[in-house]
Amino acid sequence: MAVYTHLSAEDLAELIAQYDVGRLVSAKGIAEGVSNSNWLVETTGSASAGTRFILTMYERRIEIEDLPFFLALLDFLSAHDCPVPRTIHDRQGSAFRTIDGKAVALIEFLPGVSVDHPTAAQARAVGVALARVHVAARDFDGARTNTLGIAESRRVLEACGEVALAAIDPRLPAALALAADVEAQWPGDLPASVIHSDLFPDNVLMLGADVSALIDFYFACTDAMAYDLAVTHAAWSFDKAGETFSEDVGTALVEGYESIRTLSARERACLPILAQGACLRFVASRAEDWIGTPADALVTRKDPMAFLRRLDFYRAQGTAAFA
Ligand SMILES: Nc1ncnc2c1ncn2[C@@H]1O[C@H](COP(=O)(O)OP(=O)(O)O)[C@@H](O)[C@H]1O
Ligand SMILES: N[C@@H](CCOP(=O)(O)O)C(=O)O
Repeated sequence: MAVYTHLSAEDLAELIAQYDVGRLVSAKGIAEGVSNSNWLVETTGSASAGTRFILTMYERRIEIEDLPFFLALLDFLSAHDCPVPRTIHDRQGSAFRTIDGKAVALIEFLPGVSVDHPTAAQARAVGVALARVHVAARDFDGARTNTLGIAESRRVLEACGEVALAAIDPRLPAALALAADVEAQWPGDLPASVIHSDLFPDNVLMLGADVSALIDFYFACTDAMAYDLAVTHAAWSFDKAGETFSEDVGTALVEGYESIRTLSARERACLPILAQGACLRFVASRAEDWIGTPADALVTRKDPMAFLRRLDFYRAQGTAAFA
């Protein structure tokens, strides 16, 4: 589920009246997602904005000070031919408003569905879309530090502690030493741009083998482009549990990416360590969430072991994982 806050019909109508999008017709809570509350909103429409929108209320993990960066990025990428929804600005020109102290934004609705079992053709299209974002975002004048980099992942795992990690799974404390090892090898000088950094299948909407939208840019930050490719490789090329690797999917993703932006020899050589760092980022945030979320909470906890298994794979395979 992902509607954490109740908004009455009156609240919604009053909010929608602040935008030039016609009158509210309906608003339905969206079940998918874990971080924010989302509604699919329909209005009577206006010539410039259409009739369907996503209303997002920012609930967790997002600092309000970062919202102008995230929302301006959506507008920039959308204006630069990337499949990214633009934000709808209110009558005063603001990209977001607040209701009872919580920030909300109205975002263009784009069609498409998230796939659970990606094909190679779909992965290729995602690689193309990711590279387009990287190339376009080089001209975006905003910047944001990656607050979930390798050093922070190590700190998060240390803060969880060996005992709590072992209570999730006896193999999980091994991530502590792995994080220190990966941090020691981390390349600090790779070509950077603004990156998505969480491009999982549930953050891509597809129509067949075409990407119709990249969504959920709320971890976007300035970092190495090859790291973003490694995150996407780890997210797309395995089954959810991280037990089975789909070589054809991984290869197609990298090929799609390189059809737009060629990786340098150094970026290619760094992919195995970048992928291990990517895995540790999700091991760490999932372990932290697991410990902080009661077992009977409405939100489904994500298994950190699914990314420790992927990490083992990348360590064992080295560059062969990206052949
Ligand atoms: N611009 C959009 N167009 C169409 N559907 C969207 C759009 N943005 C979000 N959604 C829908 O809302 C769901 C949750 O959005 P998401 O941003 O991933 O939430 P969360 O940040 O909570 O994970 C998505 O899975 C998708 O179904
Ligand atoms: N993709 C991350 C979790 C981030 O959640 P999102 O719903 O905001 O994309 C993971 O799988 O751990």
